[in-house]
Amino acid sequence: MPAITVDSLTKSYGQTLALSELSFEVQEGEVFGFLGPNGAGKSTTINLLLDFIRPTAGHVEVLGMDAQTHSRDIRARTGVLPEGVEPYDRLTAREHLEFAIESKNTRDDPEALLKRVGLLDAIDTKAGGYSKGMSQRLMLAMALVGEPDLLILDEPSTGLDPNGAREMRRIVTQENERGATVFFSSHIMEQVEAVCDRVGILRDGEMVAIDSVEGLRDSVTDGESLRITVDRIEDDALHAVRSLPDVSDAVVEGENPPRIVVQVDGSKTAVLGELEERGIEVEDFSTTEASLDDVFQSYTADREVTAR
Ligand SMILES: Nc1ncnc2c1ncn2[C@@H]1O[C@H](COP(=O)(O)OP(=O)(O)OP(=O)(O)O)[C@@H](O)[C@H]1O
Repeated sequence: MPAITVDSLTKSYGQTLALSELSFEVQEGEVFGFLGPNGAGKSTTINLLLDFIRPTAGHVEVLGMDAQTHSRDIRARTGVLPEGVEPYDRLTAREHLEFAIESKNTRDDPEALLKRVGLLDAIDTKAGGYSKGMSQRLMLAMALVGEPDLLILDEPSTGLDPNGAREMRRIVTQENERGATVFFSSHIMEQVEAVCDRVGILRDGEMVAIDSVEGLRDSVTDGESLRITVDRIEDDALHAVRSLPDVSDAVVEGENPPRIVVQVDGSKTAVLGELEERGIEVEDFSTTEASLDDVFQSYTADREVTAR
């Protein structure tokens, strides 16, 4: 049974179309990464799953129940780490946990939960003095209360240093091994690589790709990515490179120094030749297997790049 079914979901905020006929499913037991750049519609989708907002059109089911008519039952079985929600300044971590445990009517031990997220030292400290990372750890501990069937984590790595992000991923894996379905959003591809069974990439309110990490990589390129440092970048040259027969994509990666990343399945010399013919100097180049960032970029980057 799917843990989440989103069917032709549309959400407008006045003139802004945040989601446009979005459809996808997340299966029970999956770790699903929901990726997209800022403003793509990730938080809007999560808010619709939890019935915090209502859709303009379309239908959502969570854990086999209608998101609107059964929101209480859904929330009782779901652990949520919302984006941008701060803890209460005057309450300690223990008090936050006690509140969550009482709301969910469970018998969890606040100390055990805070130990899991690495916040045991601050158990009796008021949250007003917490760093961003500490707040995020506390919110994660609250989401874990009651061994939820579904975890919905909105940008869970926000404010965490690389160690903290790694610990968060470890907890996601542990929860999944316990049997929980995990749905988490991120705008950072590498956050999802290690833990996700499947990834959906959202852009401007539409799902532009949905597949395993490997499948996404393959869809972007059968070959390699060629990173070329040049003396300058011109739109015409970029378009010409994209039009080459073995090239599936070419995007600008940096401006200082100017760098182009080309997905190429075949002759790399044709790419370099095309640039040089246009008087663009190739200062350096290297080849690598497509990184996940390349994959993400190719699905989300604006193709109309302004030349300098
Ligand atoms: N309450 C609101 N009123 C008006 N527009 C909104 C509202 N909430 C979101 N939007 C708009 O809807 C679109 C999608 O926003 P959303 O917050 O869902 O994106 P996101 O992918 O979660 O982005 P981020 O990574 O920045 O959180 C954006 O254009 C945003 O400006």
